[in-house]
Amino acid sequence: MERRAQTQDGENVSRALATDLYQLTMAQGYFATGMADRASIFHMFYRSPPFGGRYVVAAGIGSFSEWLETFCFSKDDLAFLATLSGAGGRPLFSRSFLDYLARWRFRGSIDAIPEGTIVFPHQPMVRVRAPLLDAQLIETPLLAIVNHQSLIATKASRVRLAAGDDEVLEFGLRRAPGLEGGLAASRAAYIGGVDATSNVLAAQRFSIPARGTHAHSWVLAFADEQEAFLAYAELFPHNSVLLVDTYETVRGVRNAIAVGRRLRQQGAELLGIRLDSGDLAYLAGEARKLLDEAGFTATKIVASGDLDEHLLCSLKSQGAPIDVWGVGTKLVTAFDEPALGGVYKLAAVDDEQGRLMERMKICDQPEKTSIPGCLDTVRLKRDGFCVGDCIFDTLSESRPDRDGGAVNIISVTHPWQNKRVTLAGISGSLLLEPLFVDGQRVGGNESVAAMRQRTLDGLAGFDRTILRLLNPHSYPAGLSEKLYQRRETLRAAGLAANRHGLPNDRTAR
Ligand SMILES: Nc1ncnc2c1ncn2[C@@H]1O[C@H](COP(=O)(O)OP(=O)(O)OP(=O)(O)O)[C@@H](O)[C@H]1O
Ligand SMILES: O=P(O)(O)OC[C@H]1O[C@H](OP(=O)(O)OP(=O)(O)O)[C@H](O)[C@@H]1O
Ligand SMILES: O=C(O)c1cccnc1
Repeated sequence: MERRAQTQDGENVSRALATDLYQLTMAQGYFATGMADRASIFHMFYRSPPFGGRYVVAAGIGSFSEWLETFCFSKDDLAFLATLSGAGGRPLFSRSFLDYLARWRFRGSIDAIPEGTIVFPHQPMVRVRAPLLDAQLIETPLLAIVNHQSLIATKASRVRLAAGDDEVLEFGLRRAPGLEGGLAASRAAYIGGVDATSNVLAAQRFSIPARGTHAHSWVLAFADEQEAFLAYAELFPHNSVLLVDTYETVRGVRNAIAVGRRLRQQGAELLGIRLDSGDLAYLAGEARKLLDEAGFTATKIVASGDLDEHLLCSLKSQGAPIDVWGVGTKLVTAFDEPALGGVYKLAAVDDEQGRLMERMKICDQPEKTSIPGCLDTVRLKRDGFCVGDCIFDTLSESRPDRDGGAVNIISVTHPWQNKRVTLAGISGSLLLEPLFVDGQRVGGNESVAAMRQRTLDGLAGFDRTILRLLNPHSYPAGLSEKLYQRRETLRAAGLAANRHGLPNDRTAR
């Protein structure tokens, strides 16, 4: 099958070069040294949760899968690579390597955590088993897509937790990192739990509910506020949320009520008003009083203006009678923590004899010492509630929840902290699911609505102390005892071997 990414006009929109140059120079190195086809295992995981929280909501894997399905090098891509030169003006890439790339297609297998899954530090979010060259070539786009969307989905989940059952609308496109970034952010925010977006392209592309009110410019375009409200209400009698703060908010609410009365005469109801400035707690209280006194008890109060999860909590604790929250900039830019530091690490590779050799990066900082093997995580639940997560090596040990009467979960960074979970009454499930098998996509194509539901169900499955926005309690997530021991043995051997890669004699594949 020919794979090619095109716009509707037939323009080639190959994204094969959306990578770091070193991925291509390393790929040429693997090709030239005969290592390209060696079996390898990589894991994508993060080390430190964002926003002072304990968890991340996985997102972006479907978008990555779409990218990977069409990943190939076009004639234009290869012609450009042929123009690149290194020191002395010599071509960077050989003709034979570029010819190889022209025919190259991803051949590997990938397992991934379904989008909307709550994931803890060091747990494999994506596991790639592929020829070394193939696994290397997908690193940068995988990280770019999954890091970004997981970050935004996590931020959205925090806004969701702060909002409780109130509606949350994502208003961020105008402040997003470009149109593509905005599209990805709207997708991720919905997966993270917002109810709707103002981004119409995201609504079309992902079947997200589209919602909106009107801008200050609408009011300013008319001779006065009441005229503006009337015109809008006549156009959208069943969909009018009037922005009341252009001139003087309390007068704006009175004008909206007058228009609401006119709507009632036509059999329609004023849906809402929006507050976008001033003291939102005070003004929402005043607006609610005026609306209720006038008999508009069902008219909703929408608030917007630099909101985030902390302001939502504050406004709620002040008793602000706000029904709907419009959240833009701080959500789609992940304002207080602009990047998730997800990484992609080699965990095993074949040697010349075709024996799979574990590999681990060793570092003085325990959190930066990687975990070797072919990993998965088993999540342990009791009465539907998550009680612990255990990373284990699928090649050298059986599932920890199927082995003995208890699971000992050992912290990755503080091994003296461990939690013993007795298995009576426990049901365990593996977090990774197949995404690609031998180069063919087999998963990652469920609806974003299903992913969003997974986030909501997932959040409901953890103790609220773990999800708390400020100084949350820790959750028992770590390594199986066997994996911990194996990693310690390899680490000790690696230090003795002067921090080189760690060959061992394991031949399991
Ligand atoms: N009662 C409140 N408690 C805490 N924060 C509030 C409250 N009311 C409003 N805020 C927040 O305080 C900030 C107010 O900022 P600022 O005064 O600069 O803007 P504004 O009132 O929205 O006016 P403008 O849009 O004209 O700049 C916003 O982030 C808003 O969400
Ligand atoms: O504050 P955010 O969380 O980013 O939410 C989006 C903001 O975008 C709009 O303001 P803008 O001044 O761009 O346009 P407007 O004239 O319609 O208010 C809207 O009124 C919100 O304040
Ligand atoms: O529809 C709205 O009210 C809206 C949309 C984008 C940004 N701010 C507000």
